[in-house]
Amino acid sequence: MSMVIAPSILSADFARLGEEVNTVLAGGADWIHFDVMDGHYVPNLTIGPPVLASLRKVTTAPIDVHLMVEPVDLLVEMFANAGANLISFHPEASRHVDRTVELIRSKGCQAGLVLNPATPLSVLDWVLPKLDLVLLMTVNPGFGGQAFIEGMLPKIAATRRLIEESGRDIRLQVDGGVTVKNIGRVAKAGADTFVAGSAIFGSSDYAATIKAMRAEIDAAFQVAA
Ligand SMILES: O=C(CO)[C@H](O)[C@H](O)COP(=O)(O)O
Repeated sequence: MSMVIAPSILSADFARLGEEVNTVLAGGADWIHFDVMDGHYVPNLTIGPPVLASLRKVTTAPIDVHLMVEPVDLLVEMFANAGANLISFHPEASRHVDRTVELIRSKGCQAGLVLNPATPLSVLDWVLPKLDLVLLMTVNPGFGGQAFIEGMLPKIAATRRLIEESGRDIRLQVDGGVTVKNIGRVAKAGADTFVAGSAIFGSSDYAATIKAMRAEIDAAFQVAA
């Protein structure tokens, strides 16, 4: 599976959002990660469907929407209509996880389930085969710029094993505290899709940071001569 880098616009300059998005895409990003926070499921507020609709006018790149909202279903249709390619949600925020997955798919989007650091992998039981992506949070959701929780590396590896056992084409995305320094270990543990906010938008050269991230991923898989 290809390695995907998805800058989180949470750390972008919102006053110049279209420009920021096009700069990271020109710099080698594959997807745009769109963090939606409601001030209820998480203690922070961000952006909604009209912002996504505006971004959709400036790019055809895949936009993956991470819903940190409760309840979930009302917003799925709005984000699908606004141009989302993939919509992920937290199982704690939906009373009917399977129904929400079906709803996302019925709107023509790919579906992802998000696990907080303390959420057990058992929430994937019975629903994993219907998913296009599992998103493992490596920080507690709500804010950018937090430190990667090292204890999540075995969880990434365990999730990779579950995906392999399922025999399905499911992406394993990791989000929270991903940097040039740790992305190799995150990849080696089993991730194939990397969200990075502050590490990219907080750097002086987005393209150079993305390039350095790809080099670290490649290096992690090099066999020592
Ligand atoms: O979902 C998120 C927070 O809830 C962000 O996507 C995530 O934290 C990325 O930011 P950073 O790379 O700065 O940690």
